[in-house]
Amino acid sequence: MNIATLQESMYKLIVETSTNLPRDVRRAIKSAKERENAGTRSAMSLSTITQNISMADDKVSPICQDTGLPTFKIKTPVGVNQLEIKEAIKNAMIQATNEGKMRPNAVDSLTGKNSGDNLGLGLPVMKFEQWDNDYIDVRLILKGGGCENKNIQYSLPCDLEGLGKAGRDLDGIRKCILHSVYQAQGQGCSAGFIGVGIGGDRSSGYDLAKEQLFRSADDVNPHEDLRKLEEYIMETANELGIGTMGFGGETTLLGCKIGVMHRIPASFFVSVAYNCWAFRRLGVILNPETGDINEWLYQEGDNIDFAAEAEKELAAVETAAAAEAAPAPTNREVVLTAPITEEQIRELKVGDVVHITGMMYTGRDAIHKYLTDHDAPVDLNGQVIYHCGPVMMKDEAGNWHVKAAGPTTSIREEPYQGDIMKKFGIRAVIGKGGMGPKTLEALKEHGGVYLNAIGGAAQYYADCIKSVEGVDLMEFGIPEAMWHLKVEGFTAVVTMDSHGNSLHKDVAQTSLEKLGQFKEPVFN
Ligand SMILES: O=C(O)C[C@H](O)C(=O)O
Ligand code: SF4
Repeated sequence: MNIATLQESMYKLIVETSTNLPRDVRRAIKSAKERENAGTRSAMSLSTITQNISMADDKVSPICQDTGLPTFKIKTPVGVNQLEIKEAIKNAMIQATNEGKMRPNAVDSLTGKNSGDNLGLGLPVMKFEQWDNDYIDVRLILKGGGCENKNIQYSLPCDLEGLGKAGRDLDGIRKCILHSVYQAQGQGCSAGFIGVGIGGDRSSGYDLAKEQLFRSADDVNPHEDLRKLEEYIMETANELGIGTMGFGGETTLLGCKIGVMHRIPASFFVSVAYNCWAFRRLGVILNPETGDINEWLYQEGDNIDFAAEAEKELAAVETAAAAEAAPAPTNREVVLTAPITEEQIRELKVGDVVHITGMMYTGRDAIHKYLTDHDAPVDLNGQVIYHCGPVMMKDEAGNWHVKAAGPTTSIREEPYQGDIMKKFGIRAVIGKGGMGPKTLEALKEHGGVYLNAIGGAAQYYADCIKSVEGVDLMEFGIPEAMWHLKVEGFTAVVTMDSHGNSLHKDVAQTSLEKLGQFKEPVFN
């Protein structure tokens, strides 16, 4: 095989997967968008998401800043040198990272050091298999951390919140799968896709679940019971009302694929792999002689160009507006510039749309831990913290540029957030998925607000960042450093206010009530 050609093919696969959402995923998002009622938070979030997908297309930049844990599945004919393929993938990964198509995402689990090039112990994951065909099949999934953290494994029998007893049968399995969607809420950037593995042991069960994510979103399960179950889950999960980003809405689940394997008598696992809407997985067929790409996979059906769709929508809205008066905006819109006063914060209520102009500072896991027992590198009084680990590139003059910068899951900072806000006088935090009771209490006491940005909309937010004014704590690595960002019109929704209101708390409660409606047996 020609090593240079092979490497180029792997580079193309990585870049395409990170920047160009597959056709089947686009179609699922489009139909979700059509189901939402105009003007709702979910509909607006889906518009941001589709705009983001188009921007990633145009700029050939990461759809989401979390380019995930790269997992390659490779099938080769007998006689192909797998070591060469490994080497080509590693080199292609370094190149894609250097060019800002991948975020440096490989972190030493013991020291916390980021390797900087996406290589590390066990990374990228590469799983080889031999087969009878005379071509090479390489598939790649870039599954981000926020949705990975929402994977869940059930051991039957068990008792499930809202659903009661789940036994060792098809109906017990049904309950586990429904529960898995409920427990993810908006934190894994809903609406999501789930891959389910029934049976196996703890590790093969999860492998089977992840394997389902390689199925095309609109295939039909050949196993009749599983086909029915997939169909039932799609209908029922979408009645939970969790909606895009957990804002409430008609679509909570975009796809459900279920696989089964045997188990041993004592174990009965149901494993669920949750994938966010930014479902990045592609594949190629390679010529084993040359290493060239012969064919791209997942290319069936229409390809949705969301930019063209947006133009059509705009034209329709303009015609409608001409025919009848345009509907009045339902949400209050507020412009904020840091430093923000307590008085300004106290005026904000859940549902308000906030546009931020001026400075904000990124801070995620490492920074929050650091700030508990250190001084802040900058004066954070009245400032805005953004839970974000961006993709950054340095130009030849030494200036940093933002390549992708959406929010990360905020709940991880729950143990620290309230104390840090009070200690430094921070007035607003921006993230996604919401935070818990400790933060809600601190917002009330101190006069703070939680703003929800749209998870995965990394290009959309990168566009609002006008300059990088500085960076601190680079020793934590690019995603974890504190970046000083100057923004213009950075839009987010108040989902937790200083009066004790939390949209996340409300949606969790109403979705639990709805989950309870599916308690009665369906499949026995
Ligand atoms: O690491 C990130 O930037 C985001 C992560 O995928 C998340 O969803 O929290
Ligand atoms: S931020 Fe959201 S869209 Fe991006 S990888 Fe995490 S879960 Fe997926």
